[in-house]
Amino acid sequence: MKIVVLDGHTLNPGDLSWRELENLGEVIVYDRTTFDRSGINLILERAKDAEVIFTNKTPLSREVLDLLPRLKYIGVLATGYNVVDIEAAKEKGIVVTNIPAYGTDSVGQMTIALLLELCNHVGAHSESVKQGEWTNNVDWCYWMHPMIELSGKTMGIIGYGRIGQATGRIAQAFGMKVIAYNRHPHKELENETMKYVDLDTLFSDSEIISLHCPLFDDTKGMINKKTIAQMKDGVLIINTSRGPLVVEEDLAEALNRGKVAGAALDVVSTEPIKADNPLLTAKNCLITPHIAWAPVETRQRLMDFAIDNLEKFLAGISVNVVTQ
Ligand SMILES: NC(=O)c1ccc[n+]([C@@H]2O[C@H](COP(=O)([O-])OP(=O)(O)OC[C@H]3O[C@@H](n4cnc5c(N)ncnc54)[C@H](O)[C@@H]3O)[C@@H](O)[C@H]2O)c1
Repeated sequence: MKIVVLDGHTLNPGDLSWRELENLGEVIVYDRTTFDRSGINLILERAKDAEVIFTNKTPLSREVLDLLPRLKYIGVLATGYNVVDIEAAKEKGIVVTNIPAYGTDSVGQMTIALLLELCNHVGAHSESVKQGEWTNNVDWCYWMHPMIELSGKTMGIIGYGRIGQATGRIAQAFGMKVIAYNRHPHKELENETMKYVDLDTLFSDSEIISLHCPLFDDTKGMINKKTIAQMKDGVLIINTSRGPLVVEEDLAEALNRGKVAGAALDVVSTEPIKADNPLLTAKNCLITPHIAWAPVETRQRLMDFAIDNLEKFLAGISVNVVTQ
């Protein structure tokens, strides 16, 4: 059986192992060039005769699937599977699987890391010390950039699913009160320091707002001029979910006039970020390159789940199948 990994590079740039995948067949692993070029001819040349394909970002359109008659299984190396034409795969009897949850704790951890950086400025203070300043650097002294104590603060979490809850658990351990908005509240999760509220209350009562809901038509642009006006002065905003949840011009404007005291974003509307994105020059805005999911353990887990999914498929067991 020929198994082709079209673009495993993002998960495994070379530091990890595909473990027992080679026990399942002849394995060919390509790097990111299949995705970077994504020409149909290149995909077909690389996937020729494959019965199994793994893809992370390389698109598998109807046109491509039409030309791969031996293909039986596509393992998407991600949660979202819009890279595959699912209807075309269904018609051809090709089974497609995804990986629903692999980095819940990692993204929760990154959310808190971003929050701590906004509150304690560890990186900037360390840099200042290395440049010969102890506490006299006017740019990075603790009275010009006050540190913020989190204990006792209220964190509003929008989208209280897997990652929202993981973040909420850490926040409560830090002594914060959590208020959450979820489309369908699970009241059994409430306790003394975690309560569901409506969205207006979340906006008006939170000192920190963290976004963890998916990007849908009704969540796109939910952080905008109007909702920012509802928030407390000096609110902190964190987004590790999806960039388009935020109207970036409105957030940049609110940061520059101090209404929002700080923002930390692992995701932006267009990735990689465009040079004219107003958040690049906005005051007190941290931006990381969509890496919340990328700790070593998380990437290895993702690869292991991908292999598990294939093993189950070969054993006739349907797990994480999105073509049913
Ligand atoms: N930065 C990263 O590396 C990274 C990695 C993984 C996931 N993510 C993002 O994190 C998001 C959350 O992932 P998850 O695993 O927690 O998903 P999840 O499905 O477990 O949780 C999402 C929650 O949002 C709720 N929701 C849906 N629509 C809503 C709405 N309109 N308003 C409020 N809540 C709504 C759902 O009911 C659900 O409880 C994903 O959508 C993804 O965009 C980012």
